[in-house]
Amino acid sequence: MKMWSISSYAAPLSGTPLALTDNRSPPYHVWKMSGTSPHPSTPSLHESGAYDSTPSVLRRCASDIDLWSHRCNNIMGKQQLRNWNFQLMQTFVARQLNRRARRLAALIDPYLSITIHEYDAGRMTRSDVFAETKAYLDGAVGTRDDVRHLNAEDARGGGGGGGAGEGGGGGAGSSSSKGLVLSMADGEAAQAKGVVVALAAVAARGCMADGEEVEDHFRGATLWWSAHCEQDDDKGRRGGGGRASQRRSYSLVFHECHRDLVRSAYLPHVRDQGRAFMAMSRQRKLYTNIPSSRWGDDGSYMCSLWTEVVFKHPKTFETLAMDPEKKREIIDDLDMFKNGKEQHRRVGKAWKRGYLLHGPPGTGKSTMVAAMANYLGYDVYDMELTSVHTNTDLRKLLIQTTSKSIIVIEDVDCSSNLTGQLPTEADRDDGDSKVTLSGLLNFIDGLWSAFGEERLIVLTTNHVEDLDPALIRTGRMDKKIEMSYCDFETFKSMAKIHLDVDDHEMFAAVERLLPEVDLVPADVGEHLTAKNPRDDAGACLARLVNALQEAKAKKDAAERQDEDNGVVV
Ligand SMILES: Nc1ncnc2c1ncn2[C@@H]1O[C@H](COP(=O)(O)OP(=O)(O)OP(=O)(O)O)[C@@H](O)[C@H]1O
Repeated sequence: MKMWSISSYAAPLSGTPLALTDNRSPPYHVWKMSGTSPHPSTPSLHESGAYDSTPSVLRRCASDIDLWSHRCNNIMGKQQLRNWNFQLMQTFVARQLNRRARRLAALIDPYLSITIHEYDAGRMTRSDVFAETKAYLDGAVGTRDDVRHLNAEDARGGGGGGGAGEGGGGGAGSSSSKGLVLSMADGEAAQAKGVVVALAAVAARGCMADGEEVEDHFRGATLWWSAHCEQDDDKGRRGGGGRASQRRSYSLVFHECHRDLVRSAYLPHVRDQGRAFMAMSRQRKLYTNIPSSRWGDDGSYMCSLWTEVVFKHPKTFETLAMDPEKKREIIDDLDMFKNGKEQHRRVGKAWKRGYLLHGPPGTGKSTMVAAMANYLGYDVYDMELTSVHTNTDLRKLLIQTTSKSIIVIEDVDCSSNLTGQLPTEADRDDGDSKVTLSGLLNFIDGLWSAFGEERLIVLTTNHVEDLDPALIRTGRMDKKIEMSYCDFETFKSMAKIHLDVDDHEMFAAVERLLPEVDLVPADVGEHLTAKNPRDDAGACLARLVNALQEAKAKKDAAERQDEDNGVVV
């Protein structure tokens, strides 16, 4: 069997380049030869005996080639051939012999193998190809019934950032069986993992374990994957600081006749699918600008200006009550943005968009941000502007945000000195935030704001009239959404969400009273929430109508009072 390892190879679609490199000796130049395996001791299928049909005949064949080449040399040497024609002939004979030997080898052992190592030779970082392959095998192959030995790991929030299952680190890992991720286990360990298999029933998804082999089928070709793991003696290599370190790899075995298919279609397919699985299983993060540090998965120590937790807000556009037409418009806008990479590139615009959400407290501005993040599948960076001291700090924070994210600055009107004036000497000394309007404007659409892509910047405010027009002009804030008091359309969607009713005899009273008072969706939602098990839709609606009548009575009394005081409204 011929074996290659993957380190870099130009995948047609995107991603890290990868190459197929021959781990062994010269006769088997198929794609590109470049040195030896970074981990020569990594077990291969061949070594484990799984496909051990090659050896003695091939070895004999190889030594025959050497012998014949040697003889040619000797014959030519003895006759003292100095003419270059003879050298050409020598090369020709050797090539012919090699070719025949290759054909013979292919007849005897027509299988090729590719090994994908977790860490590329000499690199400290985890290979993207390995992560994508793992995600592919975990997601597409590992869930199948023919995988009998699985590894159980804490789900750890699905591996935000970089990797399915285990990237990202830091997450709020749970040891409950429901939070388990099962993966294809490694060699010896697989024997002891019977108990793990039983957990398959509670796991959301499964992955291959070390030594486990699975068959995959692609465009009529059958391919075999196996997982391997061995302890790494060189613990310090990746700055592990004494942490146990393992060297993992996947082997892919296939018939030689599928070589082109594997190279040009199957491997890109594995990477694409892997990336898709990673995106699906990735748990999103909510960041706040408090500095933090942690150990990364690759053993390195990382400092960040942000602290993260798993983002688990349940609000979606389905449960966000607002005028359906307005909601549709916002969703369409988000769709246009998400699919607008090409459009932004064409017009030479950074792939980002500004949203301004304004309206009284309790009208759902924060809730809208959560719904947007859930809809787009983005991380959320919740920026507390008052704890940012300078414009430079603001820029540093921006640089540490990732793509596919929403950067939110809530209550931007109270966040900082955004009047546009330069800070005074007194300002410089009082230790408060010195972020200026110009600093914030640069943050939103300066040169550095084009860093990263696919990013929304959302500002929320209760007092849009207090904001500097420069901050909210089109181009900075591309879409301005007014979140207002509850109108009848919004009420109807809240009644559907809370009570599951489309119509009710009390709707007429609500329709009559709602325009008369200023009730925010937060209050309406509170009245429509059952307070005890006996509360049905009628009881909740009656409570709301009472609240509306009380609010109307108060408003009327206040107006009468104003009239008595001679206040002109
Ligand atoms: N349109 C809405 N649909 C569903 N729930 C809503 C809506 N608006 C508000 N709520 C509910 O009201 C509560 C307060 O909403 P939220 O915090 O989003 O308001 P806000 O406008 O951001 O307020 P503030 O300006 O005080 O931050 C939340 O629990 C939310 O679920």
